Amino acid sequence: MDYEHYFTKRISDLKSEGRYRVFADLERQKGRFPIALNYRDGEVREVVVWCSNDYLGMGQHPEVIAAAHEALERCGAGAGGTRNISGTNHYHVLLEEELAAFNAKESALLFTSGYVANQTTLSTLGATIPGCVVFSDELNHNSMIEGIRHGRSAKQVFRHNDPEHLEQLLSAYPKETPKLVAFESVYSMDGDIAPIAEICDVAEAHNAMTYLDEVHAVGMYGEQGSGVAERDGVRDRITIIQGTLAKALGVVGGYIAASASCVDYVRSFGPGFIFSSSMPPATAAAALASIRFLRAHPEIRDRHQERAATAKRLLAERGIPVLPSVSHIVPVMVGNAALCKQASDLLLDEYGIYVQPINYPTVPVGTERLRITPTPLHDDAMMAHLVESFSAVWDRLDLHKAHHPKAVKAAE
Ligand SMILES: Cc1ncc(COP(=O)(O)O)c(C=O)c1O
Repeated sequence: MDYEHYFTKRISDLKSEGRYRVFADLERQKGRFPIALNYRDGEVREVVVWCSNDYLGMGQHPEVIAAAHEALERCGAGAGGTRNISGTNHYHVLLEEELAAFNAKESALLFTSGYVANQTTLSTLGATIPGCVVFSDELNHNSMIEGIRHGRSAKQVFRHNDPEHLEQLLSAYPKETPKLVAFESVYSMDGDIAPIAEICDVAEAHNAMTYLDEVHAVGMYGEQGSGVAERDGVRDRITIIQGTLAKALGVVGGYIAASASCVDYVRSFGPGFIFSSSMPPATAAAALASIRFLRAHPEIRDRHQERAATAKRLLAERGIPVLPSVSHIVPVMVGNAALCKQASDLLLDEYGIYVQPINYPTVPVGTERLRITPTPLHDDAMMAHLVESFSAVWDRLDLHKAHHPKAVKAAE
């Protein structure tokens, strides 16, 4: 085989399908978010970032930066090993204690990313609980799908956010069959939220464990900010809560929180935990500071929700097809990969607005979109510029002609 030819051909296929990913080369500067520098074609200019998953700007929060600095000074750059072999730093222990309390669970376990947390936990449970059947929401994140696949247990996929369909699928198995229901709270591409209590009702009736990915909710929902399960008062009904340190907490890493025995089980049998070096102490210290700050400051969540609601309203008023998200995510439908990229390029090149196009396989073909993530740090002037720029780009590319039946109408 001519490997080079094969690689080049596959990439050129992607390009012709409009799915080749080009990312913006950014420099996030301390204290300036959501403004960042963008390096392009030998030039540097300022842009306003409207698609960051640093949803609350905590990655640049002074207390988070100070905590990282202090730990860096005390402990150096790396952790020095896997968690079991010399790589457990006191900051990891403190952070796991904090995460357990944050999620109102007995125990918590850190991973190097949210992806690894999902992949490792789900594959470990699927592979090691004899006869386990995993029930997975059809829109679950790739890290969950890969974890479930890797566990090689039996699997059933239920219709998105549909407890009745879940009930039908669960009913086909005897009560004594071990079962695990895996789903997310906030689905980050459409911005919809799972009916967690209803899913728990169904799961409990069938003696199934529940696994909830709160990656796009951590820091942003609930009185203390641990997620939608806290907001809905159902944390005690979820067997395992999974989350990330990389989005609203502004750092990097992932976790699960559950009973002491469940966490001990994953710690003892999960290859992605056992065989991978632990996160740097400064990372753990930064995440710890971020959680402590967010637990004590609910007002940042109110401001965040207000900014998201304002962006949705203002865009819809200008006829921009915003999907009916009930979360902080503002998805704007384009419905075509090439047009989506053109819109994104125009916004960046001519209006200084960075919103990355979202294409297949992240979303289905024909639902390509621009996913806007307002933060508490986007001020009114930035918001007005966003709306004007979207409006101008929609006119220039004649995007108003496209029909998006699910988009929110301004009058609604
Ligand atoms: C729903 C969901 N789960 C897990 C992950 C992985 O988290 P991390 O970015 O911490 O690896 C993502 C990442 O975007 C996600 O969207």
